[in-house]
Amino acid sequence: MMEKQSFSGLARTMSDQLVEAVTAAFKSPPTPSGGSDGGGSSSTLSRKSSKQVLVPASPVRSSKNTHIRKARSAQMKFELDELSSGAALSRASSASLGLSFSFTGFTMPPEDVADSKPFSDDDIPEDIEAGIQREKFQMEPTLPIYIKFKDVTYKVIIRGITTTAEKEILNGITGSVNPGEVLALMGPSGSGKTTLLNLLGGRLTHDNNVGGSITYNDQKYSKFLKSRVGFVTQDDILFPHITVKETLTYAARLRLPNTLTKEQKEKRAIDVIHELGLERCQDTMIGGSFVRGVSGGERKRVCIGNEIIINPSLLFLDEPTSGLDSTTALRIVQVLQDIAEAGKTVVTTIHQPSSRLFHKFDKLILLGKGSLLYFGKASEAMTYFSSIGCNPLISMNPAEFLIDLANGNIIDISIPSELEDRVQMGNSEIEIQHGKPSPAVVHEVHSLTLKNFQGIYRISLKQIPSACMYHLS
Ligand SMILES: Nc1ncnc2c1ncn2[C@@H]1O[C@H](COP(=O)(O)OP(=O)(O)OP(=O)(O)O)[C@@H](O)[C@H]1O
Repeated sequence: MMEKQSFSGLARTMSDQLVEAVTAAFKSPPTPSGGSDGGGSSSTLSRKSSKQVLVPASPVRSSKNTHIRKARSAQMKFELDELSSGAALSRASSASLGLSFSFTGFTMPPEDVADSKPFSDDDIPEDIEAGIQREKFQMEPTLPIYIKFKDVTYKVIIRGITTTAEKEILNGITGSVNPGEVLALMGPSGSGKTTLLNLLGGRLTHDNNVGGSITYNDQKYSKFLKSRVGFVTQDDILFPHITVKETLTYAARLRLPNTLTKEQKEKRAIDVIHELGLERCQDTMIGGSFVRGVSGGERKRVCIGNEIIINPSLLFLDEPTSGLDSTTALRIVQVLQDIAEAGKTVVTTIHQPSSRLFHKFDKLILLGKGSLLYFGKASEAMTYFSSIGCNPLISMNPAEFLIDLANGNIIDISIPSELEDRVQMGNSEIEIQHGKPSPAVVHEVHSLTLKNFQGIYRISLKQIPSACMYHLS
């Protein structure tokens, strides 16, 4: 078995074993597909570079709407120019504003943009809020960065009063993501999505418990790279009493370099408002527990705006759609796609996407208890699992199916026939609750059959279409 069970207190469960079996199946190397994915080739970028995120040149709408509650935030309008004169001070100020990153640069050296493809204007995305066509703008090109990660492991040391134990959080995660792509990290709660996102986003670089390699354009994480990373955390912190426009303007003034004028920074904030379709709520207060403000979807977009204002090459997001209805979630993911299509590399964790949303992702990593169950095109995940004998028995959202599988829950899921025989045999012998095997039955049957599980998957893997898989060069 692949999992190193170093955490002594962990009991092995049926789901552990199922995850192990699927992991083992995944790790057996199938024939590489023709085109290597991980090389950071510009092909992916060029595939999508024709579609751009928009910022119209038109001025922002006036804030005279009577229904809009304008923030009384005069007291907060401290002299930002003074603050932004020193990087350290700027960092402190941005922290106080709830911005999760230190000061970052905005422009890039000309040599960095040499590889960037010219943008064409054949597609005009819709206004997210109003569903109307918006004018196009040219997002400033940034250095395209591809990420490769190989055999990434992460463990924590849990110190008790008398004992110390190691807990493995991630176990041998391999994958890659290129500019122009959105990589979704999916899995059940506690499977390690946030941990992996933090690792890829360079937030645990000084932790000695990280193993494997993570490279950015084949280089290690560096200070230089830090300035090109945007990270949207799960728990956003925004000032409730200032408006959307003020929030983004402050972020622009604090985080953009002093080489830009105040007017340029303010223009950048307005560009981001258009980019994210926040025109209609730009003069609405953010709001909070005691003040009604923008909607959940708008709030998420403001958080994304706080990060894309620096025009990052890499954008990481932790559950940007949690708590949102499926339509709003879809809009957020559409925004991520637009950002990716402007040449950025986007990595996001996702909890339980709708099927429409699931198909929007370019690549998918499925985690189960810290192990890699699938890495490849999101659109081919179902084909892959079907090819190893795992299929939904009823019409099912693919994300739901994959998360059930990663959880070891095989209700309404067919598994390879060898295992099925055992399941049926088990059902006749052990109590069946409400026409479905009880958890005890599933556990028992899996305990019996998992001895063969790995072998079965190894056999099935020979039939996997090679296109399902990605391999690092
Ligand atoms: N520093 C730590 N100490 C102990 N356990 C940890 C630590 N960091 C993470 N874990 C554990 O590692 C597992 C993975 O955590 P992580 O937050 O990455 O999961 P997740 O997939 O993002 O979950 P969720 O979807 O619920 O946010 C969890 O069981 C968590 O309790």
